[in-house]
Amino acid sequence: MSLPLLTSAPGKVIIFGEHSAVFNEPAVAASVSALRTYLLVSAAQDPKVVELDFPDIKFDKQWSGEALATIAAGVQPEAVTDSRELNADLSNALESLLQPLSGSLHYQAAYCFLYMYFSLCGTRTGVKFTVKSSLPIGAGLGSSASLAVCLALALGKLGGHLKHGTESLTKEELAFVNKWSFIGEKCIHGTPSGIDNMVATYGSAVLFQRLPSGETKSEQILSFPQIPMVLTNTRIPRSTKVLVAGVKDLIVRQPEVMKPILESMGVVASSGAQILSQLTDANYESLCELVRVNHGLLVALGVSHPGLELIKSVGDSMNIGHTKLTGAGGGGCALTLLSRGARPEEVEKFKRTLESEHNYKTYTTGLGGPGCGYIAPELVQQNFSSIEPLFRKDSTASDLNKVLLPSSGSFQWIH
Ligand SMILES: Nc1ncnc2c1ncn2[C@@H]1O[C@H](COP(=O)(O)OP(=O)(O)O)[C@@H](O)[C@H]1O
Ligand SMILES: C[C@@](O)(CCOP(=O)(O)O)CC(=O)O
Ligand SMILES: [Mg+2]
Repeated sequence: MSLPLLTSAPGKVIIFGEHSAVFNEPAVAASVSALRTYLLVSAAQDPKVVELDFPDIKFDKQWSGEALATIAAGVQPEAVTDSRELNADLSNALESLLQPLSGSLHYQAAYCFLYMYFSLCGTRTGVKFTVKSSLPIGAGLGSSASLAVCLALALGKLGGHLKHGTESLTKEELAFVNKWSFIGEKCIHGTPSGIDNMVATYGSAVLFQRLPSGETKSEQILSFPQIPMVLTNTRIPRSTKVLVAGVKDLIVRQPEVMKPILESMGVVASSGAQILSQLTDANYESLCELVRVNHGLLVALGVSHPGLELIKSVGDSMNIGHTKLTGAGGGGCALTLLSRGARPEEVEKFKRTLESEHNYKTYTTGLGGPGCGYIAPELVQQNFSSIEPLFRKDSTASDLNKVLLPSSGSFQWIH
């Protein structure tokens, strides 16, 4: 596969069922149209290294071909065959490269990359991976899954597992990306449900459920409505891995109490999906009610945060809509489903209050956009001098969107 390669995948908003999704309950999520991750794979200056340049998390790292070959020599070939579980041999072997990064965001990103790189591309060198995202990182909008999907698509092509031409991605190719990005998510946070990588792969909106067998069941919500909502990022940092582990511990301590809560969250999600597929003025209130209930159940799981409760409190006291945290919680983002009667000036006041008094950031983005995709390699090659600067640390989300956003940017994306 010749270089350069450019891939992209969207973030997501979980409308109902975060956390309970990990415990085999149904959940509903939609992709976010204007918040995406982009991966540029180009030739490294030094042909003997593999280089990562992840300016969003201030991470720039090179590994020599010898270091990679040493790892590969210690791993049985079956360690890198595809499976739904992480292979302990490969994970242990990678520890010598990862150990210096432990305790940082860099560790998770590097683990996700290295695991997939060894599995899909072996020890090929002379390649540089640069990632930029218009998504906030670690804020509940699925940046980890969109990174894993961008990598799975690019590495699948680089390693010869996916076609090299310019045709649309086939059903099998999308299934490959979904499967490997799930593995990438495992490296980042241990026990993902798979909903984030599924939405980042396929786009649109889904009702998703992981079954006890490990298989997944999903249904696209084809007529997903543009529900009026404000997404607010508290900018309070948190880690999905830590929050998911905390919920698991709580369930172990209080199984009898937590089981009905998780089941109730599942019922909220399936009822919510049903309403969303046939949303009318008459059932809008029920949707709002489910948003409120889902947030309350997430509070019971211990994953809210005073900073998230503040959004709910401002929204409730202005009577603007119904707020729930979205994603893993503990900080990060909340969604506010606007009441039918909310006037635009009141919505503006709500956003202004959160932004100017609390330094939060609000987003207006459509839901349900396209999933992963790539730009034809010749086009990337021809326009490399205008594309490459977008991947530098000083380029902004709006610079990225202007040129690269599917449908409104300068390039035709292949999905
Ligand atoms: N653009 C990016 N560049 C580098 N690493 C990223 C990027 N986006 C996500 N990551 C990785 O994903 C991790 C955040 O994932 P997570 O805690 O699941 O939060 P979320 O998925 O809600 O954004 C980061 O610590 C980092 O390792
Ligand atoms: C908490 C969870 O439901 C969603 C995590 O999403 P995020 O990483 O916070 O964007 C975990 C999962 O479903 O894998
Ligand atoms: Mg994540």
